[in-house]
Amino acid sequence: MYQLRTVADFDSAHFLSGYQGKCANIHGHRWHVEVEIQAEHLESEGQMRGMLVDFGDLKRDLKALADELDHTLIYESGTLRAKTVEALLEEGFRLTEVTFRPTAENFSKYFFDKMSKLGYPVSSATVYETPNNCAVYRENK
Ligand SMILES: Nc1nc2c(c(=O)[nH]1)N=C([C@H](O)[C@H](O)COP(=O)(O)OP(=O)(O)OP(=O)(O)O)CN2
Repeated sequence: MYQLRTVADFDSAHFLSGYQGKCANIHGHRWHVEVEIQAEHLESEGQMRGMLVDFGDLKRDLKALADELDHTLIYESGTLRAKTVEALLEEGFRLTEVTFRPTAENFSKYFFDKMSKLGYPVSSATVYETPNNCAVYRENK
């Protein structure tokens, strides 16, 4: 089995609605994402000979997903009042609304699903919220 890994980082703010503790407040992280893909066989011809996929494509696509979140305030749907969202947008702040609580666990599945949808044979996605703590999402295929 061959396995490739690429990484991307993004800086963004979030908060955990309903959390008892400091993470209920808006705070920032440098999120670090690692995505692994795997396959039994390599390409046998042409430009891609001897490769699982081109690292250039893999890193570009993960970076594009990370860039969508970069320097935004990520919030879960329904956890900010409409007038708060409106006021922040009027101030020119970039917001990202997600349908899930923005935890490391949920973001690991987010990146797993997004990269899978792009056609990559993803085996795991790992999201570090802090240098010491990460969540990993994988599926048994
Ligand atoms: N299982 C999870 N637990 C927590 C998550 C999470 O996504 N999954 N997230 C948080 C908070 O967002 C928080 O920012 C991270 O908490 P913490 O480890 O306390 O991070 P700090 O960098 O603030 O740690 P210090 O040691 O206090 O500097 C909480 N839990």
